[in-house]
Amino acid sequence: MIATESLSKRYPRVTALDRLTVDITPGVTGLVGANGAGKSTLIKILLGLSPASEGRATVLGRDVATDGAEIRALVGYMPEHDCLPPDVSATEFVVHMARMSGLPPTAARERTADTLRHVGLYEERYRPMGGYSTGMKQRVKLAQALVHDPELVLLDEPTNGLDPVGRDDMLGLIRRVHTDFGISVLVTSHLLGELERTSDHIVVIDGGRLLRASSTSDFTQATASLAVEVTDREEELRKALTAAGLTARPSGHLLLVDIAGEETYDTVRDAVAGLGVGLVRMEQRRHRIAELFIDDTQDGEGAAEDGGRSTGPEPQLAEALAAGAKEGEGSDAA
Ligand SMILES: Nc1ncnc2c1ncn2[C@@H]1O[C@H](COP(=O)(O)OP(=O)(O)OP(=O)(O)O)[C@@H](O)[C@H]1O
Repeated sequence: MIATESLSKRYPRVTALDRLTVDITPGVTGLVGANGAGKSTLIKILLGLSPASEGRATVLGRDVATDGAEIRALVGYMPEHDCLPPDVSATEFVVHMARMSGLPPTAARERTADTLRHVGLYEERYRPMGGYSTGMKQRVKLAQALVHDPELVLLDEPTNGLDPVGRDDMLGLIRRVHTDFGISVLVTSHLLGELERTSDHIVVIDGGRLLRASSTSDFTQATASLAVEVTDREEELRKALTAAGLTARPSGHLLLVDIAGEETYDTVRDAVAGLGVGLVRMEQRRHRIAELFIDDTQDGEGAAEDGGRSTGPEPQLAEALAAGAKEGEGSDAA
C-alpha cells in the first residue's frame, strides 16, 4: 500500500524525517510517535502535499513526487487539526467534499447520507458544525475522508481531544472502516495503547527515525511481559513455567514472564493452581525501553544509541509507552 525508501524531510532547524524506510501492507496500521516525531510530516509527503528532501515513497504504486493528484483522488485524508467551516452543516460539507472528489450530485448526496450514518451522525447532520462537540467534529472529518470510497485512508490523530468513551467509539469506527468496507487505514497516535488495540501492524517512529515496524502481536510480545505475584513458592513456580515452555525470571518478589500469546495467561493460571499457592497479581507490564531494541534493526539501534535529534528518543518514546502501559493496565490485569 505504502512504501518509503530512505525518506528524509529537513527544515532549516530540524530534521522531521530521517532516512525512513518502511513498507505498509493492507489492513490497519498504527503509526505511533510522540508529538513532533514526524507523523504529520510523513502523511503530507505521502499525499504529495510536501516534497521530501531525499529518498522516495509510493502510495498504491504511485510516486508521491510526481503523482500527488492521482494519489489524493484514491486516498482519503483526515487532518489532525480542526478545519471545519462553522457555518455549514455536516451534510453540506461532506456533499461538497464528495463533489470535489468527482462524484456526481445524486451519488454525492447518497454517499454522504450513508457515510454520516456510518460514523454515527443522525439529525445533527443538518445543524451548523460550529455548535458540534469535538467528537462530532472528528466524525465529520472521518466521514469526508471516506465519502468517495477510497482504497486507503490516512487518519492523523483521530482520537485527539476525545474523552475515553469518545476515543473507544472512534477506535471502533476505525476498525470497522477496514472490516466492513475493506478500506486500508494508516492511523497515527501518540498513544501506543490505543493503536495496539486497533491495528494489525504497528510502526514506531521517533525523532523522524524508524524504531520498529512489525505485526501488533509480535510488537506486544516483544514489548510486554506478565508480572506474576504469588503468596509463596516463587522458585517452584518459575521452574513449572520453564517446564511449560515459558521464559520467566525473578524480579524482587515478582516473576516476569514473557508473553508468548494469549495462552500464556492460562499456562500461568494452571501452574499456580497446580502448586496450590495463592495468586496475588497477574498483570501486563511493558519492558523497559532499552529492551525494545534487543532484536531491532540497525536503524533502531542507531536511533537508540546516538540519541536521535536534539531531544533524543527515550523521553519521547517513554511518553508513548507509558501512556500505552497505563491504558493497558485496566484491561490486562487479571
Ligand atoms: N513547516 C515546518 N517548518 C519547520 N518545522 C516543521 C514544519 N512542520 C513540522 N516541523 C517540525 O518537524 C518535526 C515533526 O513534526 P510533525 O508535525 O511531523 O510531528 P508529529 O509527529 O505529527 O507531531 P504532532 O502530533 O505534534 O503534530 C517537529 O519538530 C516540527 O516542529
